[in-house]
Amino acid sequence: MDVVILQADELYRFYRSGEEETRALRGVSLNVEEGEVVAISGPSGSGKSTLLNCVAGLDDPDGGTVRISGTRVSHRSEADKARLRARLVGVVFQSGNLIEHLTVAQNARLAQGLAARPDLAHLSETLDRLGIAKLAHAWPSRLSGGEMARAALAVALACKPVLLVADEPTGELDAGNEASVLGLIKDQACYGVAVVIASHSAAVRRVADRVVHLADGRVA
Ligand SMILES: Nc1ncnc2c1ncn2[C@@H]1O[C@H](COP(=O)(O)OP(=O)(O)OP(=O)(O)O)[C@@H](O)[C@H]1O
Repeated sequence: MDVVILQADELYRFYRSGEEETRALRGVSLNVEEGEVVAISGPSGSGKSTLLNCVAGLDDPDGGTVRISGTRVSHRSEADKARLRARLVGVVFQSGNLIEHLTVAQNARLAQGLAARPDLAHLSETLDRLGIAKLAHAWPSRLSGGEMARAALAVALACKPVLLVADEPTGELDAGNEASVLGLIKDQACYGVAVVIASHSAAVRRVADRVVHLADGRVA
């Protein structure tokens, strides 16, 4: 039986600034199953990042509900959301994933600490699997783009998330590094992780099991 990991129902998100209102999400629903890779595509401003922030529990929708593994993560206290996020979700952004004054391993251990899930064996296995074991004690500022993308993935996977959310994770990489990082992300799905990737890249759409196209805050 297929296990639904992410269940996002009828999400609405409006940004208000003075008299102006931007309707970034207008009734978006998205289910992602265990081991499934879903790409979110759509033009700039269509709501991709807003959707990802809501499903990762980084932002609350104005309407609708987000559940991860059956647990509601939307409309909770910040402390509750942070606790659930740390345990259930791994997040990768295009940049700014790592704390600059901590090494790669320290960043990952911090993530494990926040989730109260210290696991050094899992950490070294993850670094190994991502091909960056030798960079465990490197400072983020010394990493190349491809190494940084792998390090960000290592931190996102440090707490064995059931859901991996990636916003343009390969946006700054050349084609070779993009293919290799996407391969590593796709591997996570083989281990049962549900993966959601927002991207403009055709390479991301090619590795996805399913593509959800957004236009004007709606599924097109
Ligand atoms: N914090 C914010 N305050 C006000 N408006 C916002 C905010 N974040 C996003 N928006 C607006 O919401 C809409 C959707 O933005 P979003 O970043 O989700 O789109 P996107 O599809 O990810 O775009 P891109 O591909 O350029 O990253 C846009 O009109 C954007 O200007």
